[in-house]
Amino acid sequence: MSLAGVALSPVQEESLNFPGSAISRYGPRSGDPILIYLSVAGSMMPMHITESDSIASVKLRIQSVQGFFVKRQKLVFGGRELARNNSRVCDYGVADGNILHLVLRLSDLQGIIVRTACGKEFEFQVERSRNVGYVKQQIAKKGGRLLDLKEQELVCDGEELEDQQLIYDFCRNTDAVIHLLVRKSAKVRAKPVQKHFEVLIDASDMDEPANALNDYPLGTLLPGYPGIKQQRKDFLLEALNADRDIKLPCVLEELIRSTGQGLESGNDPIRSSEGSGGAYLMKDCSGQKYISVFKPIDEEPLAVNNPRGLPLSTTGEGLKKGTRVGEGALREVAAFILDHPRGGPRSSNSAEKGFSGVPPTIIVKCLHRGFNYPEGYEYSSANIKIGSLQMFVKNHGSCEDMGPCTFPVDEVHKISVLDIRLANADRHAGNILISREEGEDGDIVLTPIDHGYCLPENFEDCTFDWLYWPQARHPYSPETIDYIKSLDAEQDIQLLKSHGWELPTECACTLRISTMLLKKGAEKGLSPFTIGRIMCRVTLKEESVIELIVREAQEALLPGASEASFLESLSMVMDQYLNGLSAT
Ligand SMILES: Nc1ncnc2c1ncn2[C@@H]1O[C@H](COP(=O)(O)OP(=O)(O)OP(=O)(O)O)[C@@H](O)[C@H]1O
Repeated sequence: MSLAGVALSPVQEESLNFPGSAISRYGPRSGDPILIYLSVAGSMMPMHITESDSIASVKLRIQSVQGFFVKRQKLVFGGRELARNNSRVCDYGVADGNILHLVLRLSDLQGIIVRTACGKEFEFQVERSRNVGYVKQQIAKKGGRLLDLKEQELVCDGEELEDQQLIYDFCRNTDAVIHLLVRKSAKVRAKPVQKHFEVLIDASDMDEPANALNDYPLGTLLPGYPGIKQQRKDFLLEALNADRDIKLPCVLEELIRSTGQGLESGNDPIRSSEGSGGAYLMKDCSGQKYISVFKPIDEEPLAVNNPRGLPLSTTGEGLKKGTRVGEGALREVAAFILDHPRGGPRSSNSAEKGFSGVPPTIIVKCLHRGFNYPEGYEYSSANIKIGSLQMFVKNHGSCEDMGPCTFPVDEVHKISVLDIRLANADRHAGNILISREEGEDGDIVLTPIDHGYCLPENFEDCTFDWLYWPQARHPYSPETIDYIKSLDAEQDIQLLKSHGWELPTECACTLRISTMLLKKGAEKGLSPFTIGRIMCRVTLKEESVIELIVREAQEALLPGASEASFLESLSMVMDQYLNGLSAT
């Protein structure tokens, strides 16, 4: 029986509560049993494992005991994410008595199925931070005049749901789906069906026009209805551009303006329940639409005001090797700046869509009581937060929620180009959003987000989830190869400098090396899989091919050799390695 199998069995789990018994009952397990503690949402849970258990098996055990799905777990120890599922806990230095931090990435979206009495079904995704009133509006919208807001009375688990109640409050299971069975009367009953809910709604008179006020979610400023919500000025939001003479591209100016209007209208930021740092969803002035995402640097993982309970970094290093706590916003913006459109780098006042589709991103200063202030909030300059503000992309979830087979090849390829080039250390499927072009039946569009761990100082933590998707085995198209040919690392370094970020030497070196690898690989007709694999370690301890190539190039140099000599040496060693590979 595999360790994973052992982990999933409740009987065996029981035995694990008594040190030593797991070994005697189930035969020898390599590695000594150890007792670790899981810190999650302020509580501490003891857990017996062996030091040679894989990260995957520990996560499976957490799933079986605590019910948190594996894909929603993020484990952190010693300031590092235990990201490699096939590595052993001891590879990460976890030992008896250690505390592991468990961050749960709950989905912001909840699937809801509405079923009418005549069997008609509507399906939609709703943000879990929305309230019941909003769900009713969605039902009314989908059902046209069939379902009037006033007639909808929702009851769940025997209790009537108030309009103000949040989806979170009555739907705690992240993967649960709410079924609404609609009937023609005002009475509604609901009963749990396994992990789903079945809600019966009886609605009588269907022909009443919708109540105008109910067309707006709670908390919306309604210009025509004074007194519902007062306008406020107790917030601040402005661009933090290095050079005030440079005019911001219109799209970024508009992003800041509309986000500011949303705050001014009293629509507070909503903290995303996904992600390991503070990420706030910002609404427009109607309160109906998310418009941007603000990620303050002091709320990054391991930063001083992290809202997910992660400890402070002791060394200043971020969750991924070769990154620094507090530099996430710079990296987010760098990814947008370097995501050149097909025609080459944007002019300073353009925000044309980039080849890989990184949403427009800018660094801003923002002050609002809705952010995380563990010491308490007051409206003062000391509480101003700096962070990245990124355009919100309407989506149907992330690539984590869906198998990769339906993703168009070019969509996967555009992400691979970005990740290889920027040596992204955090490309998990949850960081790629899925949308559809023009309506429900349009082509799938993938949008890369969360670039706070790109351009690291070294390649140690590079991981690309797309590596094992079938599209990664296809060679790049001639158009993509042309785009790759146009890339120029030196130009990119200068471009970032002109935007105020002088890349640290090591990060600039990473960009030069990875750009060189991408260009050479594409020229040789290699697939994203073959190129990407060169950059990723197979196990935690075993160096990746690119790390070996870099070392060999360095060893061939005389002490004190210049950067140019290093790049020359690197180019030769890389060629030697790539010549040994067959195309794709
Ligand atoms: N541009 C965007 N458009 C739409 N939703 C977004 C955007 N950026 C972030 N989000 C949402 O916010 C969530 C948290 O953001 P993000 O993943 O960037 O945070 P994080 O703390 O850096 O996460 P991670 O733990 O993956 O490193 C995402 O999972 C996504 O649901």
